[in-house]
This record gives sequence, C-alpha cells and structure tokens, in this order.
Amino acid sequence: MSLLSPDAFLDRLRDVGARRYHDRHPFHQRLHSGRCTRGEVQAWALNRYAYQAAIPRKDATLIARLDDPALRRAWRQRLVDHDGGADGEGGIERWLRLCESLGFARADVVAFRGVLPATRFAVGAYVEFVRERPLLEAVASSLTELFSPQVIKTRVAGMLAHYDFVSAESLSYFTARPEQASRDVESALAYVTAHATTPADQEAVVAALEFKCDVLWAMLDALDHAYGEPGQIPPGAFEPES
Ligand SMILES: O=C(O)c1cc(C(=O)O)c2c(n1)C(=O)C(=O)c1cc(C(=O)O)[nH]c1-2
Repeated sequence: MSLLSPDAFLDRLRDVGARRYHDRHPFHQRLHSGRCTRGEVQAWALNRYAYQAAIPRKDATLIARLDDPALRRAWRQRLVDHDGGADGEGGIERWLRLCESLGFARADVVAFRGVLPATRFAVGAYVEFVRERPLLEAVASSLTELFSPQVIKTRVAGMLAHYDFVSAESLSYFTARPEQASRDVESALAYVTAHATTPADQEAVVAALEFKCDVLWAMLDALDHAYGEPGQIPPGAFEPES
C-alpha cells in the first residue's frame, strides 16, 4: 500500500464509518424508528451511562500522555464538556437527568446497577486501548465522532416523533453534542493527519477507528441480545417492568 493523500485518507476513514458505525446496527435502527419498547429505551440509556462516565477518564488518560501543551489545551475541553465547570453542569449530569426522566434512581445509575456485563467489557476495552496503544492510535480511536453529528440529529428527531416518554428537555444531552463533536474531530484529525506519515501509520489509524466502531457495535449487540427476545437478560442486569 502507498501513502494516501490527505483527501484520500479522509475518504478511507469515512468509508469505515459508512460500513461499520453504530447507526447501521439493527438495535439503533429500531431505536430511531420507534420500534423499541420503553424497557429497551430505558436499558439503552442506562447502559450508555457507562460509556458516558468512562469518556472523561479515557480523555484524562490521553491528556496524561501528551507532550504538546496546545494539544493538551484542546483536549481538556472534552473534560469540561462532560464533567462541567461546577456541580449540576456538563454532559454526564445531563445524561443522568435523562436516566432519571426514564424512571431510574440517580444513585443506581451512578453505581452502574443493572448495566450489562458486555457493556462493561466494551467500555473497559476502550479505556484500556487509549491507555495502552501508541498515541496515534489512541487519538484516532476518537474519530468515530466524525460520524456522530448526523446520527444524533436523526436519533433525536426519531425519538421525539415516536416515544411519548422522552422530550426535548430529557434529550438535552444531545443539543450541544454535534457542535462539540465537530470541534473535537478537528483537532484529532489534524493530529492524525500530521502524524500518520507512512502507509503503516495510516493503516494503524484505520484499524483504531475500526476497533472503536466495534466497541460501539458490541454495546448495541449486548442490548439487542438481552432485550430483543424474552428470557435473555443476564443475571443482575436491569429488568424492565413491561
Ligand atoms: O450519540 C452518539 O452516537 C455518540 C457517538 C460517539 C462516538 O462515536 O463515539 C460519542 C458520543 N455520542 C458522545 O456523546 C461523546 O461524548 C463521545 C465521546 C467520544 C470519544 O470517543 O471520545 N465519542 C463520543
């Protein structure tokens, strides 16, 4: 393989998203189109809290590995986005409010009570990947956010149209995300483009992006398996009432 031009490289990354991003997953498609039960929407929110809670830990891990103050400065905005500047602010807080609006007690969500085993494993694998793999791959694994703004818009519109138990207020986590994701991707993509200087580097970036798509896909596989058919909820996991 020869070195791809920046444009061709970006096309290659976009192609990974077109084939493997989580919007293609059957559970996601059911979620958007109103074919999930209330219990499945609850399970989705509860399990995704585990992902949300891990994101700032993985970003702090990444910051600890960076030598460049400018990049650390850009990256630390991610911590502020999720943790907020004070109590009651930030993305994690907003996700907790979504879970509360769906009937969960905050203390249960924060304690990860009822989260699926496979969710824990997938989220743990992402944090470990960012801690252990070469920095180029660690940065590249965040590039799924190239694809999230459009998906978030479709998801929010679909959920508002189909479920009377969610509202613009309860889904307010997503209001800020498309803009934040576009900003995050800009610095991550600039880093990756500057540092992937050989064909092998470029392949490693593609593999990191595929790995991250697998993390998101595995989380939805777990939900689909546990809640899509009766009798498959793992011991200890959330049991919907209906
Ligand atoms: O709603 C989504 O589809 C979606 C996807 C992703 C992603 O692609 O990993 C993230 C988010 N949301 C998100 O809200 C978020 O904060 C986030 C951080 C990251 C990351 O890898 O650093 N991905 C995502």
